[in-house]
Amino acid sequence: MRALRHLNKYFLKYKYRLLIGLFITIIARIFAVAVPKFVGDSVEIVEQYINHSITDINEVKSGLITNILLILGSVLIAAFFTFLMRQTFIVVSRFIEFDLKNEVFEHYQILSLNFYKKNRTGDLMNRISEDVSKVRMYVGPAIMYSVNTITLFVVVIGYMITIAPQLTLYTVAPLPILSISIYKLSVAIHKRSTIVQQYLSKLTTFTQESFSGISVIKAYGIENQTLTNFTELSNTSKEKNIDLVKVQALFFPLMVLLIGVSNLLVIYIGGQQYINGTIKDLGIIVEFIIFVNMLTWPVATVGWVTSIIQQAEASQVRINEFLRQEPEITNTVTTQTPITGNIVFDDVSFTYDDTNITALKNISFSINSGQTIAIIGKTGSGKSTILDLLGRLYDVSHGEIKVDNTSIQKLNLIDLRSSIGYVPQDAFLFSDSIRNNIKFGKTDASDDDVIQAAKNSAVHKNIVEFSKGYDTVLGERGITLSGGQKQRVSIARAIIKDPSILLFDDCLSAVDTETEEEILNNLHKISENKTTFIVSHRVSTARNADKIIVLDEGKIIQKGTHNQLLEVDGYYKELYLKQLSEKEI
Ligand SMILES: Nc1ncnc2c1ncn2[C@@H]1O[C@H](COP(=O)(O)OP(=O)(O)OP(=O)(O)O)[C@@H](O)[C@H]1O
Repeated sequence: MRALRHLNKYFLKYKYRLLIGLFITIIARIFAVAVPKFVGDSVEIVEQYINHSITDINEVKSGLITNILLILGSVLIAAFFTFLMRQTFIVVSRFIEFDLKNEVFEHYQILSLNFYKKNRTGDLMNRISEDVSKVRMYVGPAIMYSVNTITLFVVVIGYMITIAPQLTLYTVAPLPILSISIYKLSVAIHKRSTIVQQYLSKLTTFTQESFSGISVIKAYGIENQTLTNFTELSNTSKEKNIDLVKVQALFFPLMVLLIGVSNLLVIYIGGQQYINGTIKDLGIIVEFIIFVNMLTWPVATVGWVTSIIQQAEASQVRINEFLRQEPEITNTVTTQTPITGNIVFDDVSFTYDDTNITALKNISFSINSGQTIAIIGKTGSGKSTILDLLGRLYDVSHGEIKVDNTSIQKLNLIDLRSSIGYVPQDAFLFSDSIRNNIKFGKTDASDDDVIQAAKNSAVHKNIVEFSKGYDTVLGERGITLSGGQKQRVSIARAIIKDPSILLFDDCLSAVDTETEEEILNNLHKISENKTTFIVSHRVSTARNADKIIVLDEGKIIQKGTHNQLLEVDGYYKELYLKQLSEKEI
């Protein structure tokens, strides 16, 4: 129960609603308990008429009608309060589920990239959906049924003891057996349903991958193999489902059996006690039969609730494990630190702690606001890592990065990141309209701003050709943009932000050289007072930069302007000549 203490703050938040729920439950149970009493009274009246204690049939009739009306009234009131009971407890559980999901999501967002590399996306999603749902079962149904059971027990058993203590003892004796059996059954059901759930996830992942990769499957003609794999998986899933159904099928028969045993005990012991005079009237036996049936479900819920609490505890442990993770990169500066964009890398080295790859080794260079720096190098030479360090997605392992003469760690992280416009290597677009995808960079941008940004990134003409223009929806249910179009929408998103630092990570690789030139010309104008980093494999992208650095295996092997680098033999000149000859071909 220790992990579930995390939820106490939410119980405190909704304490008044919960107290009202408690009060309502007590009222609902009191009225529900009144029903057997009125039924018992009715039987007593009939019994008295048979014994000739009452001789007037009209007195019997009016007694019965009064009881029927009382039963009807009690049932209606109990039903109404039961409805209110669900409305309070279940609604509070939905509020707490909402709060907890938001808390987890908010925490996920502040965690560093390393966290996302160490944990699988499926796991992150499960904790925010599956696990939170299990915890909700504790804050909602489990608490509601517990309050219900306790109230019913106190009221019903208290009343039963006052009218027939010995019979009460015999009647309630089988109930703990019911409770324990249901608990054992719930645990078994939970175990098997977890396995079923795992197979369901496997099936979902398999089908999702098959559909996403349908073009590869068709191109390689492996439809039959894919079908065989699917059939195998779904067959095992079916078997696990049958295992689960077998245990579930025991639930109700077990309840009916134990209720039956209790009923038999009431009739047998109650009958004997009536015969030997311990019980004065038959109405008591009828009352007890109804009470036993009333108590069965709450008793069964004790076992069920215990299993719910155990599952919720396990889920909350998993949730807490993530909630207690501290972000590796935090904002320690609360004052504002406006950024102009003079950047210095001073002997920077960086090692990825998961792979132990030293991606950067003793990197030093500087760049002033308004200037453009191009980073060129073979694949895996550390180009993207430089950009990631600048956005403080990771902290340097050695050396220092200074922005406007201040160490990057001493800058307000929010100011730093909001002064950066980043275009990643793999353009990521959301399943939303093109307009919203561009406005993601600046949510309050006007339509004119969006169009201007799209024009500058040379994608406007493509967008207006779509029938819905800027309202065209992208993603699964919408249009699929070409690689080059995606890159340009992603560039528009960075430009519209009007940041002081622009980071372009090989984002012109999928556009033809003509469009590349158009974009670079536009960027030249836009980035007059900005610091621009352009990562590229192409000399054509880098040639006009104020500075070019060439990386190889994490080290700077060449530095200079285009003309300076052409004067010396080396990687840059070789690349230039190679790309020049490719162009001529
Ligand atoms: N997130 C990461 N976790 C662990 N290692 C990484 C990570 N990203 C990159 N690396 C490793 O660091 C090295 C440098 O990678 P980086 O992405 O910076 O190179 P790059 O020059 O941008 O390559 P490319 O031109 O292919 O994009 C590579 O060896 C890579 O495997």
